[in-house]
Amino acid sequence: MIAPIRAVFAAGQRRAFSASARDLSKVTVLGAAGGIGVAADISHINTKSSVKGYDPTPTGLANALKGSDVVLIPAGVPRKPGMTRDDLFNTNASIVRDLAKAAAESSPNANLLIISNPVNSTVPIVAEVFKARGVYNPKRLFGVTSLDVVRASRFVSEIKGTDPKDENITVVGGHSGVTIVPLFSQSSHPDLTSNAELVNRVQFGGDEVVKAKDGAGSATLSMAMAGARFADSVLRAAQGEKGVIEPTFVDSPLYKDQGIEFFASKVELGPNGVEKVLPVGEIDGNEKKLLEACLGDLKKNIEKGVAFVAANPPK
Ligand SMILES: NC(=O)c1ccc[n+]([C@@H]2O[C@H](COP(=O)([O-])OP(=O)(O)OC[C@H]3O[C@@H](n4cnc5c(N)ncnc54)[C@H](O)[C@@H]3O)[C@@H](O)[C@H]2O)c1
Ligand SMILES: O=C(O)C[C@H](O)C(=O)O
Repeated sequence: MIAPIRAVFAAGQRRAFSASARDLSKVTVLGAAGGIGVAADISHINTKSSVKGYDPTPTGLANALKGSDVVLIPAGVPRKPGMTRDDLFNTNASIVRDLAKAAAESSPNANLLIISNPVNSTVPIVAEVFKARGVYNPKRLFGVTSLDVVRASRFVSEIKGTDPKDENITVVGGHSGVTIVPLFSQSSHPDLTSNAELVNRVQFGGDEVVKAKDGAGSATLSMAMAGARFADSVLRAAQGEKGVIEPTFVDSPLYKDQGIEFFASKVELGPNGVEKVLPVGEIDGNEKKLLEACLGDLKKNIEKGVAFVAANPPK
């Protein structure tokens, strides 16, 4: 994982590592020998931090987690061409469940940033494990959906000839296929809501990278950049910065009346994690249809994660 401004991570071939960036912040990455969790090269980045790698043993894992403020989890397998993110469930669900158990035991108060796919299901898995141990804090669990926003901004800028850093596209819902809902009507280019090709590109942007890598994995560099951005926002808010708003997949009040416990929307971050879940806001007819399709799939993905932990509790 490329570093947020306040933390540098390095891992070598080890699976977990942590970085104490400022005196007050310890960041742990679980899955730190992979494409996103990266490796020793990250420790060469010139930010003020100390970096330590841990062996993939229960003791190493506990030591990596102990006292952490932020725990990023990119552990698990990535997609190959032809697969959906849900096809990763059978492998990644138990990986995430077991790492969640370790986090619940060793760093129950950390902010948990879940990258492992399928995010729509792995986030509920973490919640269930924490609930079972009586340490669940809905304000500190985040599914990382920043890459969808990064992609949307980039793709829009290519169409409009703008600088992507000036584009601010809200993306809500979840993190797979039709659950990814870009809200162009809320951007400075409301005309784009009828651009079905663009909407499809945002929803299935991950597939472009999977195809390009041709069996060698999925997005790593853009994900590392997006994950670093999100982790940095969480740290800045934790350290008292006001007005930090990021889209993220959280335990959300927005669609609970429809039985949907988690939803990605803009969230104001604060010292305690989620400060405020912002409403979806005004959307147009095209987006209403997208949202409807999203909610159906999302509900199933969430329930799948919950059912998995009920049937297969961590040992
Ligand atoms: N949320 C997103 O936007 C997003 C973006 C890109 C990738 N991803 C997901 O992130 C995950 C990782 O992708 P990658 O490209 O880094 O894959 P990778 O195969 O390169 O790395 C995965 C790492 O996880 C480690 N791992 C496996 N089981 C583990 C365990 N029990 N404990 C600790 N570590 C373990 C592996 O050793 C490996 O180092 C995938 O599930 C992928 O789909 C999510
Ligand atoms: O597409 C994937 O499987 C990885 C990631 O979720 C992405 O959006 O790039």
